[in-house]
Amino acid sequence: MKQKDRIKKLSGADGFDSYYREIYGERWDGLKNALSGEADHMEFNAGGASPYFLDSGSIRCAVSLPLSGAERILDMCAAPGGKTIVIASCMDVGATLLSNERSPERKARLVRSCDSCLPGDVRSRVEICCKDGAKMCLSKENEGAFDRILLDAPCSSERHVLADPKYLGEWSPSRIKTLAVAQWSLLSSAYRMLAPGGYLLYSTCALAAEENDGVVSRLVRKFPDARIVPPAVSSDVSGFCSGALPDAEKTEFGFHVLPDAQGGAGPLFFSLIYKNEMD
Ligand SMILES: C[S@@+](CC[C@H](N)C(=O)[O-])C[C@H]1O[C@@H](n2cnc3c(N)ncnc32)[C@H](O)[C@@H]1O
Repeated sequence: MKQKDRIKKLSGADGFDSYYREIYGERWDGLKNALSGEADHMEFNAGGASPYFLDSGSIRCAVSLPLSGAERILDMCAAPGGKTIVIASCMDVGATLLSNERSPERKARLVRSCDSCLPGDVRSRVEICCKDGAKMCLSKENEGAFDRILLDAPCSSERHVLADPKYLGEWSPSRIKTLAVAQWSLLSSAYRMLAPGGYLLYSTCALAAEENDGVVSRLVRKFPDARIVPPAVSSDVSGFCSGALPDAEKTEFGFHVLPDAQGGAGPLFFSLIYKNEMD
């Protein structure tokens, strides 16, 4: 069969199903069921006027960025703001956070989230900007400027695809390839902005390995000073939310919270990358 026909055959709801069944095998039916069910939303109370509700897998991911000792933190794709709120709540008193979002409409939402959920003393240390993250590394002043970076990249978000018949009907594996290219531009830009001795957390809510391990493996091949390190739960969030955070399964380069095994939490992939200091 010609490549074009094979891709066409793989498109839409049937294509989506066979694509992920090939990756997850017998696990797929349970995983698909869990993705179509309730997410595990947690209330995160940062001490502002309103709490923020987010997937417990997102909290698990954000607390995997080691914040102790960090001074300049970047959240590169930050709207609507869940992980920014977790990071801002956990960062050291002397630290500042730059939260970036490319879309002006979504940036406005990010501003509203921070204004309503963060207490004033924390909010004053969060700056919000509206730039293309893939191009941020081109500014001289950003080169090696951040000692911690979260890149929560735009991704396939299969939970949302499954929830919307229009998206499901339009699904095609070429979308994964297009997203992986965009994710690579963002990740390589993030790495250039990371200071030696700094940590970069790459995350997505995608199931497809091409958008997860695939993008991280490319980074490790391209930059010899990049090292994958096991992410610990680095911040105690028990003062902000109640309930246990979900566990994550090991993948080749990171960890994956999967909803069939974690009471609906996730999907959330994350990988922690350390930039070696120069000799
Ligand atoms: C997965 S969402 C981020 C969710 C957010 N971290 C949170 O926890 O609430 C990805 C975001 O990246 C934004 N985005 C997409 N391409 C971007 C780019 N090139 N530069 C900056 N932001 C981008 C999207 O508009 C979207 O808001």
